[in-house]
Amino acid sequence: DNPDEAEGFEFLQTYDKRASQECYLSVLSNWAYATNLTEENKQNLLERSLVYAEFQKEAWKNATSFAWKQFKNPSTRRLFKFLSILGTAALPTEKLKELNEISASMEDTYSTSKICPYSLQVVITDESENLDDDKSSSEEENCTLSLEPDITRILKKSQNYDELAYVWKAWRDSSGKKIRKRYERFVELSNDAARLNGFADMGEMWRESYESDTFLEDLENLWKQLLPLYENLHAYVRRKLISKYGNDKIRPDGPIPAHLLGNMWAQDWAGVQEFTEPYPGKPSLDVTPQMVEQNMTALDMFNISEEFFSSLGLKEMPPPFWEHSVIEKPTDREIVCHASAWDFCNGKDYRIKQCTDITMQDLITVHHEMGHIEYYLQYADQPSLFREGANPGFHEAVGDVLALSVSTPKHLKAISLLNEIADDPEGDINYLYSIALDKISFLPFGYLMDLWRWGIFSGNTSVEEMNTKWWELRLKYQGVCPPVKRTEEDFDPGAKYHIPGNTPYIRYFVSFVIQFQFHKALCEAAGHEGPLYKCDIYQSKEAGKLLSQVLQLGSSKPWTEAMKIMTGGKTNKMDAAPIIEYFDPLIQWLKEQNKNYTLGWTSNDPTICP
Ligand SMILES: O=C(CCC(O)(O)[C@H](Cc1ccccc1)NC(=O)c1ccccc1)N[C@@H](Cc1c[nH]c2ccccc12)C(=O)O
Ligand SMILES: [Zn+2]
Repeated sequence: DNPDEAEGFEFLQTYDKRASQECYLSVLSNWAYATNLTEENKQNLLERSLVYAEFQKEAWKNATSFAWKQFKNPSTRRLFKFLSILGTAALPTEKLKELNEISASMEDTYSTSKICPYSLQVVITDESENLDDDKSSSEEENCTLSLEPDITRILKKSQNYDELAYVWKAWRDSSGKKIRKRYERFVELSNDAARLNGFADMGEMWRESYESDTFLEDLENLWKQLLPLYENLHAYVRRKLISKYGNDKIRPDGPIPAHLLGNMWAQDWAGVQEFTEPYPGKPSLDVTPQMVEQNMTALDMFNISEEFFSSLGLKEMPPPFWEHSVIEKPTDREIVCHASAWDFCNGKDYRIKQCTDITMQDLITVHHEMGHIEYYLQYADQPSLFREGANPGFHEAVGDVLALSVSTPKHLKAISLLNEIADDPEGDINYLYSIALDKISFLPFGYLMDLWRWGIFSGNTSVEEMNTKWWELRLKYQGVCPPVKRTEEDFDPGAKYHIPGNTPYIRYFVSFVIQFQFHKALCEAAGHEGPLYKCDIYQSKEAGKLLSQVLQLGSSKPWTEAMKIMTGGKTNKMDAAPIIEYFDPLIQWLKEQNKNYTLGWTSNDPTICP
């Protein structure tokens, strides 16, 4: 074969060693900042990022000097294909510096945002009535509520309409509103980088990861199939909320006020399970009280999760993981609390950073994060350019697949987090309902986040109408509305981590669909018989073997091939049939409950609840 290819292969070997070293240094400085948000750590990160960009630019120049498209070896060709996309390092140094500076500062603003307690809010209002305008300094001192765990707990626990509306608005004033101008500049610089890489805009560059020219229509088709499930859940929950908050607050054919769903972004509705579940009086499926009663610690939660992975014959967490991970919110410094899983590119050092709260929801998140680490461990022997998910949705799905088994009443009982199981049709409906509040409620949010962002990057949405467009999409797809009037002074997308964090989001919509394809395939491998929602793959070495076969590939093959392996040749596509099969008993029950009621919602002003 042509000498170029042999040289190209040599080049890749040298590149791989250097890339792992440079990656280690870059990730380490990123970690130092994320786990201690000081000015010094920010400057170190910004400097290290420029060094890393220089290395990438050098490698890109060398790689593009090869005629790699003619290479015969598919793997070598694929490695060069990945190397040929330089990313933001293609920007001239000054612009890259500005982009990284804006990025670090938006992350800082979001992660250190605090709000005042509602009680204090009421006091302040009283004081202003008697025109006493010198607010005592104590007010500022008490405004120390963070998103995690304080505000998250309030949104789950409070059922006071006005307190929830206050917290909902205060968070947006202190996070999103503050970064609007920076985000507008961030979009310009991101698009400059995308165009330097030959893409029309950054949205197109992000979608490249799915290696599919039918990706957008595939997503639309999935949403069309899943909309009936969502509409039925929405109609039922709306009715329950009307009976709780009154029909002067929520219209029977209108959107649901976004602050009443137990989550800051109404992205999952687990927070309202207690008072909306179909058959009250059954043993609660939210095992948070048992976790607290057993004095469970964050470390216990991580050990429970690791034990599930090893029960399948998958890899355990290596010693550096337990040594360096940050699994509890520190009390002496500011950190980025939003959970994440880190690969330090040296085949040894892997870490999770999570401000773990002792709740069932956080036990699920622990599995989610550990799923990322398991994927890292499984593809560790691949070349560095193949040490990615088959597509980003695959990376998000790993932990969630195991969590589907962990959440079953049977499994929760096995790990003595549940003392009794309601093993009857009503108990099953309650269980499916609790999983639907996590998974079905999430689908429109998982879809609209990047519909909005792709619109901004492409210019279809102008910067003057960013917030209006956001609430149009929130109404159209989610059927929720803002309890407080929104204007273009606000920037509500910026109140969700992934916007200042610049993390693509469609990966989660993809994950929530394919994780049920994976669950179905692994349950079959485990020899499960009976309904899919009752399956627990715990201790199945056959399921672990199949999962490992797929994860080891990393991104060395297109994700369609990985999907074919996972499903035993059944399909190479994203398929909504397994998620629909999983929830079928609940959907039939909801349709029955909703048969005399309106499905769907209308509103003539997306910027305020009707
Ligand atoms: O953001 C997360 C979990 C955090 C993460 O593990 O996905 C993390 C996000 C992140 C990406 C990049 C930098 C910093 C944080 N992603 C990773 O750690 C990660 C690891 C390997 C590859 C790619 C990403 N979940 C999303 C989606 C979601 C909502 N509810 C859920 C329940 C279970 C699982 C996911 C979700 C959210 O909270 O809105
Ligand atoms: Zn994730």
